[in-house]
Amino acid sequence: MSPVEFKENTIITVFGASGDLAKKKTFPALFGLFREGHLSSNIKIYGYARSHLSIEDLRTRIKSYLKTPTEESKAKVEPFLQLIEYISGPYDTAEGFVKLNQSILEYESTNNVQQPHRLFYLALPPSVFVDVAKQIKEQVYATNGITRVIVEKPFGHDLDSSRQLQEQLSPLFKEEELFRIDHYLGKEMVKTLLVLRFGNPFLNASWNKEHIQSVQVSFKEPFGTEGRGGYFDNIGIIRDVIQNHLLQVLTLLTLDKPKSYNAEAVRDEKVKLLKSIKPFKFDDILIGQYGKSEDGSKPSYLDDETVNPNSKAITYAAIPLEIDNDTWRGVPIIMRAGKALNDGKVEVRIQYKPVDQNDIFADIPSNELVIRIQPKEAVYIKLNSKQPGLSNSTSLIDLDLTYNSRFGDFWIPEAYESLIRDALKGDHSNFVRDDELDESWKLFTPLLNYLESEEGPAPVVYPYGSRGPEQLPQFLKDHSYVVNKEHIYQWPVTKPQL
Ligand SMILES: NC(=O)C1=CN([C@@H]2O[C@H](COP(=O)(O)OP(=O)(O)OC[C@H]3O[C@@H](n4cnc5c(N)ncnc54)[C@H](OP(=O)(O)O)[C@@H]3O)[C@@H](O)[C@H]2O)C=CC1
Ligand SMILES: O=C1O[C@H](COP(=O)(O)O)[C@@H](O)[C@H](O)[C@H]1O
Repeated sequence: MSPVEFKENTIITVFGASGDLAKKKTFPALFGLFREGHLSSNIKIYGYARSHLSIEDLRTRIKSYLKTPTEESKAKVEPFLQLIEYISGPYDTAEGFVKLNQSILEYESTNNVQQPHRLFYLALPPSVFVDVAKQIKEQVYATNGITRVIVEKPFGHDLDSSRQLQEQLSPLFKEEELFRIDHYLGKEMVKTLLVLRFGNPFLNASWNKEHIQSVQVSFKEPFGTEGRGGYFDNIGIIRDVIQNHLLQVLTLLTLDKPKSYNAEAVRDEKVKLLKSIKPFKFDDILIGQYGKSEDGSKPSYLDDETVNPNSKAITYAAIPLEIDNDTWRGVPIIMRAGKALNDGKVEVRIQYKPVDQNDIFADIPSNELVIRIQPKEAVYIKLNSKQPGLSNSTSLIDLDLTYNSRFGDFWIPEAYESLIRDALKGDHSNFVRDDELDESWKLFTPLLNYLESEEGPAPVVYPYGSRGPEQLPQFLKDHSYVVNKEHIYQWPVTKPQL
């Protein structure tokens, strides 16, 4: 039976409404859905936090983050803000939740709601997840309706703490009521991975160890931990981005074909794939921490006053892995992520095996399929072709699907817009299931324990604004990734330079 979609008279409550995530992502995503007609004007949104804010304070905080690409959308800001009410109260005792419940009941009674639909969004630090979850269950759970709870990462710090969190949440909410957000699952290019693979048999036919030489999932950010050092110091780039976002991308990229496109069938295959990843080799990992930029204008990680002055926190990591199944055995795969690099980009690179050296076209570059998740979503395949005109030489060209040239200004929802809409529809496809989470922690916890132990290696220092540790090119080469010399590949080429 398909899940019930929340439409009219839905109640949405954002806990931690005074915070950073709520201001920058949650409320703007709700506005994006409202602006595009995916959120009825007949709903009610509550912001809840401890801070003593007036509703006007909250609206002012949110307003500058709402995106209004057209004149028409500017006119929607005020009606949206009027849907919001603010309630101040503690997280660990009942009084604020009782107030919230009274207000919700009044709204539902005025609107003659028979089956309440309530969505709770926990934009909160994990230290208060369980307190809030208990209060929701005791005070504002829709006993004669449907309750859905969106939880933000981090889902634990390691396998034990993740299981502990799960053990505390599962008596309160059924798995179908919980929506664990990994916002990368809401990104357009991540959502397209299954269609790209299984909707294009010619691509899928080559998506295996017979044809693929190496796979890379890489994340580069051009800024450091500015202002978030205190949070990051205890977390590091592996927990921040790799154990969740990059692993999700990798899983969708490599899973076996699910029985159907249904959420559970897809998540079953994700779990199966995670189980077949071999334990990481501790001595084959590249880790770094950024130092000052070469010109001295940008600070090192340790310059941040909120971090431990002797911190070994990892701001860059390249982690090779191997999938031990018949499709992928032996294919080198790397997940790498870094802060304070020379670029801001997230992409997947699949390099194909070279042309057979006895073939008529030996010495031509290998094919490469690139899926650029951000910025400017694109999929392009590097192909060999004859140089146009009189020449008989080969040249590297591309089949290019760059979204903004192909689809123009078509609305592509942002990750949080897409995921909140999925939660309203009750669609779990793009949320993390409990067993998936468990498998990912099983994989990463031994590595994190090793890296964070006394004998763990010190990260190598790389300059802020660089490509990462200087060992990277050799590291990639050792894992079968070939860097094409720039002069061979021109992209995008409309007029060949002969
Ligand atoms: N910010 C971001 O971009 C991202 C955040 N996240 C995750 O989302 C969640 C919320 O993040 P973010 O908004 O940045 O967090 P904040 O630190 O801004 O916290 C949100 C709100 O929670 C309350 N709060 C903060 N610290 C405590 C505490 N120790 N005890 C009780 N209440 C507290 C505060 O509200 P008040 O005091 O008014 O009650 C605060 O406004 C976190 O789990 C974070 O890891 C995930 C991805 C990105
Ligand atoms: O979860 C996180 O993700 C962001 C990167 O998200 P993006 O959508 O901007 O790519 C990262 O900056 C942050 O450190 C991390 O906590």
